[in-house]
Amino acid sequence: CDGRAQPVQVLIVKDDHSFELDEAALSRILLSEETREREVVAISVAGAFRKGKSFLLDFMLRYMYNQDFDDWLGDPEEPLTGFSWRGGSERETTGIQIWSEVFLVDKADGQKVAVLLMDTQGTFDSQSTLRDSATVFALSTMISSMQVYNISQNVQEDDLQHLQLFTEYGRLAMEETFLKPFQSLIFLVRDWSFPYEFPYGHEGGMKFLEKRLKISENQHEELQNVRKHIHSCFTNISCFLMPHPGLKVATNPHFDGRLKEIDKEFINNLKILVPWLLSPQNLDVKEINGNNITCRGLLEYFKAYIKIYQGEELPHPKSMLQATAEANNLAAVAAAKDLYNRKMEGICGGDRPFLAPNELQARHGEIREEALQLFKGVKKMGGEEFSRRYLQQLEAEVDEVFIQYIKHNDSKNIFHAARTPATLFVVIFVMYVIAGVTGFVGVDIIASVCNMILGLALITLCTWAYIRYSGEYRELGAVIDQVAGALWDQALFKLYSAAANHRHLYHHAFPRPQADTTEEQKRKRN
Ligand SMILES: Nc1nc2c(ncn2[C@@H]2O[C@H](COP(=O)(O)OP(=O)(O)OP(=O)(O)O)[C@@H](O)[C@H]2O)c(=O)[nH]1
Ligand SMILES: [Mg+2]
Repeated sequence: CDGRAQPVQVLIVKDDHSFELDEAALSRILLSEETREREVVAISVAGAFRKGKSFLLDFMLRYMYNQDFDDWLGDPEEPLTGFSWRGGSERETTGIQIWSEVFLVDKADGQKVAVLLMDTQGTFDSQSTLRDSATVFALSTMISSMQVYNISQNVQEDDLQHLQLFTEYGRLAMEETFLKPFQSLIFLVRDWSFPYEFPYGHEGGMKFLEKRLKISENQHEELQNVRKHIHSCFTNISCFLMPHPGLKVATNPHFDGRLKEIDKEFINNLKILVPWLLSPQNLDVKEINGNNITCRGLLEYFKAYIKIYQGEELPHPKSMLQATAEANNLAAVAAAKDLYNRKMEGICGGDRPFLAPNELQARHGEIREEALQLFKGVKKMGGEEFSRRYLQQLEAEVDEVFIQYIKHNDSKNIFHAARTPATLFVVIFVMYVIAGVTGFVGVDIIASVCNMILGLALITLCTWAYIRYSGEYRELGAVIDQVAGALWDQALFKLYSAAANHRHLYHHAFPRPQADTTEEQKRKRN
């Protein structure tokens, strides 16, 4: 390798699980004089952590540096360097790293393209949330033109499901297009141990993958959907079956990557795999919306995409259990709310007559309890603790709906409806009388004021009637109702307190004939 070239951390995943793009570092790579206007080929390796991604990328680097030589793999004694790789069970690579040197390669048509190698943080390590893993995977898929999906031993259904989840998370952040959003996907199966069924290499791989990704009529919908999704996301899908590199590579802590200690079979297939991926005729230039992208363009896209993942508008991807538990609980909330609404509708719905408020309250209590019981009775994943939040949500929603029912019920009360016109009539009447009396006595100024108020009240009454009849200017109607209501409450309150203060006068004027009638009158008044 060139002594100065090295992996450069461009995407940083911080301890608080936020993401940061090192724009300066990325610009230094992408905006150099000889690369910035070149069309770019971006190759990324992604997949679960600790599966030899960085190790493989270092062989890709050797090929890029020694393309012109037949034995590009180099000296059998030379340790493997480049992207940092190591043995052990803890993760190594974090975020996204790009090789600082961009390789210029002549395509067959004489065009020089810029080749970028990208190493990514392995998914599902124990320090990352699902969102971290999904974001790194999605970003690397969006930025690259060739995504090597590095998986171990076999193509399992969960590998496909995770690919579906991550690519969907990527597609969510991109503009909707009629084209497939991503380009080449290469399933790279490491430690393939069934060469007698499907031989190592890309031909065996293609046959194997064809079988795995086949969609057939009698397949369950769930299996079909995953496969359809993957087909709909990538223009090219291929597969390579790679043998196990030998126990020294896998288990020896002092292994430093020298070829001498790697199984012959692995090396032979490496000699096929790497040129198959990287020889000039196989390089795919990065396209977005059907346009070829230059290094400069790629930088802009990178910046735009990372902003979306830094923002809050994307939903958080959830684990299977969490998503299922949420769906279960939400369905139970919906069923319970439905029961409550149906029963309340039967008691005080649109076509039911006015119901006494305390009766309504009592029925609400019963039906609410019934709905809560229904919720508690439904089997849900996620446990009691998880479900409590949804129970609270249900209670809050039911209580909110109940307030609507109270209002609806009140509006059916004939006196409620008549309150505004009654108040206005009273005002008109009182003003009329006062105007008459004061006019007669000769206090003209008060008479004119009263007449004016009378006129205003009359106009208000007509306006109110029109609004009620036509349904227009409802805000104005609401204001009139409010003022009239306040007046009504005030007047009633005054009348009531006046009556209470002057009870003795009342008794004086109408002496009680019998004890129990007075009792009754008293009750009525209260
Ligand atoms: N079984 C097996 N082990 C491999 C293979 N390739 C590399 N290894 C070993 O796997 C270990 C991890 O290699 P890395 O390249 O650091 O793995 P990685 O996928 O980049 O790991 P993270 O960066 O933590 O995600 C090393 O000990 C390698 O020697 C392979 O094809 N099969
Ligand atoms: Mg790595």
